[in-house]
Amino acid sequence: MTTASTAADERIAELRGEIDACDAEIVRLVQHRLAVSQEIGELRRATGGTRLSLSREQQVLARYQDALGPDGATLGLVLLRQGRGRL
Ligand SMILES: C=C(O[C@@H]1C=C(C(=O)O)C=C[C@H]1O)C(=O)O
Repeated sequence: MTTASTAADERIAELRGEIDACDAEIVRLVQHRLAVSQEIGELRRATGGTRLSLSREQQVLARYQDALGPDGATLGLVLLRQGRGRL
């Protein structure tokens, strides 16, 4: 193996460690988001409100789309779906 490829391999291993840390943080945030979303849903239901707020969902999706483009909107939809459970 050349010195250059050894250095590249070491850097890749280091960067993969960063990706692993990002993924762990993303999972933690998704779980936290779900718990918050469910608590809001319970509060709304307990006070006679609707289970979902479509206007709020549009705001959330627009934020993901603005920040990340079409894939952001897809990501936002996945997160919203996770909080909805069975409809
Ligand atoms: C969490 C809420 O309830 C639901 C879940 C949402 C979400 O996960 O972002 C958004 C709107 C609602 O359909 C809310 O109204 O904010």
